[in-house]
Amino acid sequence: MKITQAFHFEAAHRLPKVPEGHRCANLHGHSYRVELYLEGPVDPDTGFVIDFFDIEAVFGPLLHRLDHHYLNEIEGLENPTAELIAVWIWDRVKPSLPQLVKVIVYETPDCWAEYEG
Ligand SMILES: Nc1nc2c(c(=O)[nH]1)N=C([C@H](O)[C@H](O)COP(=O)(O)OP(=O)(O)OP(=O)(O)O)CN2
Ligand SMILES: [Zn+2]
Repeated sequence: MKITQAFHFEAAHRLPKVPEGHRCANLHGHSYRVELYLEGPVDPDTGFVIDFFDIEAVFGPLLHRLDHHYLNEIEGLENPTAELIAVWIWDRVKPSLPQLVKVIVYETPDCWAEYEG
């Protein structure tokens, strides 16, 4: 069984490694959406793969570090592309939620990065 939980955060960033003249080198912000995909058997007692509240308990502190922050100042996010934010989230969630199979980070509704470890 597959389950997904989505989260949102607002954050500022700039991309330090883009070529000269690229507009994303300038400080700007996004309304990010994060989707955490988990997969596993349904527990016959609870009916859950895992309680959504338990996912929230793991991701909540990370969300708190991201929301309304300047991403470039967060350790490990010095180059905060959607791809590297997805890896950053994966590395911090997977140890606590081994059922995690995919992280998607949407920078905008039209642009996103998917990471499966
Ligand atoms: N592969 C990637 N390419 C780009 C990334 C990224 O994370 N991975 N990021 C950016 C910038 O963050 C840029 O801000 C994204 O710009 P854009 O998609 O144009 O979003 P806007 O909010 O500026 O949308 P507009 O409606 O076009 O103004 C660039 N590339
Ligand atoms: Zn951006």
